[in-house]
Amino acid sequence: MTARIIDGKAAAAALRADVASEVAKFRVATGRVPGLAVVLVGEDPASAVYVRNKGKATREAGMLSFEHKLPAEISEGKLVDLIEELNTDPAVDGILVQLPLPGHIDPDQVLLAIDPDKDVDGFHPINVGRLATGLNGFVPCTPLGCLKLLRAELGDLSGKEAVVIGRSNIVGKPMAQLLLGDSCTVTIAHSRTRDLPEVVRRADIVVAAVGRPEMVKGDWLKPGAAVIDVGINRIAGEGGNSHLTGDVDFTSASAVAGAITPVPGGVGPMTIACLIRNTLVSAARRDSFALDPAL
Ligand SMILES: Nc1nc(=O)c2c([nH]1)NC[C@@H]1CN(c3ccc(C(=O)N[C@@H](CCC(=O)O)C(=O)O)cc3)C=[N+]21
Ligand SMILES: [Mg+2]
Repeated sequence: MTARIIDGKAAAAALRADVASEVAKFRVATGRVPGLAVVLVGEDPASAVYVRNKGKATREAGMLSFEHKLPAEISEGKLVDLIEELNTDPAVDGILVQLPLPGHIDPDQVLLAIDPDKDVDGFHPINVGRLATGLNGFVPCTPLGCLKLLRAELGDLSGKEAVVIGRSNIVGKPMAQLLLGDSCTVTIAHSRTRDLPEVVRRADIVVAAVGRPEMVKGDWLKPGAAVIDVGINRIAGEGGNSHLTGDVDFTSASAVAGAITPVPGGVGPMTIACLIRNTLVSAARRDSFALDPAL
């Protein structure tokens, strides 16, 4: 078998176009423009690229992007002060603090400072609790993007065996909650799981989010399984070059899977599309604007 390649770039472009058309309606109905504030602390070059791409996507959807670049030495208190300003700024619908933060800043304290109703990353404990209990909140962008790709590929997920590899707060745990919400039978596997290949072999859906380059092999998969590769591992090559690889060994996996996301061009672009989607959702809630529920 040769797997269907799930084109995350195309899916993300389609979602971004849907967001842009809803933004246009929102602007007419409310007379205002949704806004996303992105806070970047320090000079990490990879983070700077992500933040630039988020700003570009925000503007392309017809929304305002407020970018706050702060020096790496900024104190936790000063960062919290900025967040509190953004919480009360009526032009700001979404707040994202780019992670990771410098070591002297406690990310938990920073996330707690964000108004949960502007927390478009869905990392605030209030939104974690809302997701776990089925209340409306914000769902983290990467797992939301994965869910959208899976629904588009498979249709109804009800009753499917899903194995999520990785238990991070950002991907693994919310991914498991979302799959449970779609009535999958969900297993969360991690570094202490015994006989991981055997656990993965029962899955109709595999989501790999461990940060270990090419760990998941084709002979771990049930033939026809849908494989979502969340890994973004930058591998240094010769002459200062580098390339990206996922957590799945694409060559062997694509010979067994039914469908698989590539890296790059899979989950990554959907993460950004879901961020602007969440920002529009926030603006719509704040102004009681009825959004297309399919978004
Ligand atoms: N508060 C916060 N929220 C985040 O959502 C967040 C964050 N911090 N910190 C860093 C991670 C990483 N992340 C990515 C977004 C897009 C791509 C993406 O578009 N990737 C492209 C390739 C990009 C490249 O070439 O490097 C792709 O997979 O095709 C990747 C990774 C969001 N993150
Ligand atoms: Mg994880």
